[in-house]
Amino acid sequence: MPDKHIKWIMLALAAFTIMGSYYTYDSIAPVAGLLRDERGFSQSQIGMLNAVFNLPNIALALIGGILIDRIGAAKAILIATIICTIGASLTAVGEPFGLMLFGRLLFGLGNETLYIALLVGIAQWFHLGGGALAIALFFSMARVGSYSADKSTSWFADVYAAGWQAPLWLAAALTATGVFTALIYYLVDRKLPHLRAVGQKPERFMLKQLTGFSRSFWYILWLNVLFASVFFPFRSTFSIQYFMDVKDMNLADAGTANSYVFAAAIFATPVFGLIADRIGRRASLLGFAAALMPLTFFILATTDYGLWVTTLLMGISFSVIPAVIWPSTAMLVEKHRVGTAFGLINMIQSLGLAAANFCAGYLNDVNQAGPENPQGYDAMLLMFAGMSLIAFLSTLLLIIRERRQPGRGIEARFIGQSDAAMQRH
Ligand SMILES: NCCCC[C@H](N)C(=O)NCC(=O)O
Repeated sequence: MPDKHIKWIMLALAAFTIMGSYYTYDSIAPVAGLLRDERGFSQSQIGMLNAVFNLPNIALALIGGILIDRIGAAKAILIATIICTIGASLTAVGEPFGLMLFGRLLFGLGNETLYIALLVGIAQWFHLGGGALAIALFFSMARVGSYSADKSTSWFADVYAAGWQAPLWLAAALTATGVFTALIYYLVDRKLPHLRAVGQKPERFMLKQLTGFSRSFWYILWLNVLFASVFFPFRSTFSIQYFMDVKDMNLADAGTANSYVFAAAIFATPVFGLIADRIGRRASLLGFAAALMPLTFFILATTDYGLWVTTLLMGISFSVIPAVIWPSTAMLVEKHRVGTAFGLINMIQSLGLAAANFCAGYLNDVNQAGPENPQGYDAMLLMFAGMSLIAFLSTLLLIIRERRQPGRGIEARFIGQSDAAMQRH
């Protein structure tokens, strides 16, 4: 096979690996009802199963990123898929509850490292161009995983009919397929290292490594953290309940309305990745997509427009930002620090996700949000709108800075051509 095709095989392997793990991340919500009915779980026990996913990564995502730079993305991917599979299996064993929690914690640990290592791997294989399209296609498969988990109750109705445990074993099995794809990825990566970018091996880790990033990197980091801390807590935790209480929908319709954002992202994300690769203007694309988020919450809080309007706006934002932001980040740092950079972002993002989930729930509780009091959700919407507005301001600063250095920074031709590297050469 011609060398230039190998990177697409690597991308396919990475995409299949992430799909199973995103399915498993989203596998708790569909079994929540069964866990409540068959095992008497409270809402907070169910919530905890997702909370423990983020908590360890506040400390460990950065360590994972540094480790990736030291041992290489391919080896980290393989190790992480094994950890994910053990975690998903312990979750499926599920009894006692402590073991189930430990399984989710282990799965969260492996999953975040896996996610970062796969992104680093793609950035390395597509270092000569096409990175945005490649990462966008990768995210499409991740969305297939999320969408499939949402739809699994109807696709695999007989599995759900067997009780709470069978769907979790299905998730564990899908995660395990990732070990197989990761092993092939590892073997090919080891055989053809000359085809991907290999940065110099990092010396001993020093805190200084976290300080040499350009200002554009920090603007992009805040956009990434704030966007994720608004999008996932709203769409993955509160939106279904919000749609039912405020928009008068039943559970099935609210779930379907929510899944449209993920379904749309499957197809729209690669389109925006292609646009970013072809026309560049990444900062402007990010600015445009970030502007849609506060607008979405403003419309939700103050108008009676059909839900399709905000679904469309958020769907565009959710398709543009992931497709553009990760390859852009890789443009801004030197090759051998991409793992550390992604780890740093995911560490702060985990903190943001945990805090935003907690604060939104707290605001809904103190304002007694519910079907009797739909205005009780306004504080949560205001919080999400405020956070998305700060994210948008961060993109404005990014646009201003990038306009001052055309062809460099975020618009550098090849991945890993950071400001620091450019100045040296
Ligand atoms: N799967 C929900 C949490 C994902 C956190 C992850 N670190 C991330 O940034 N994902 C980006 C995405 O667009 O999926």
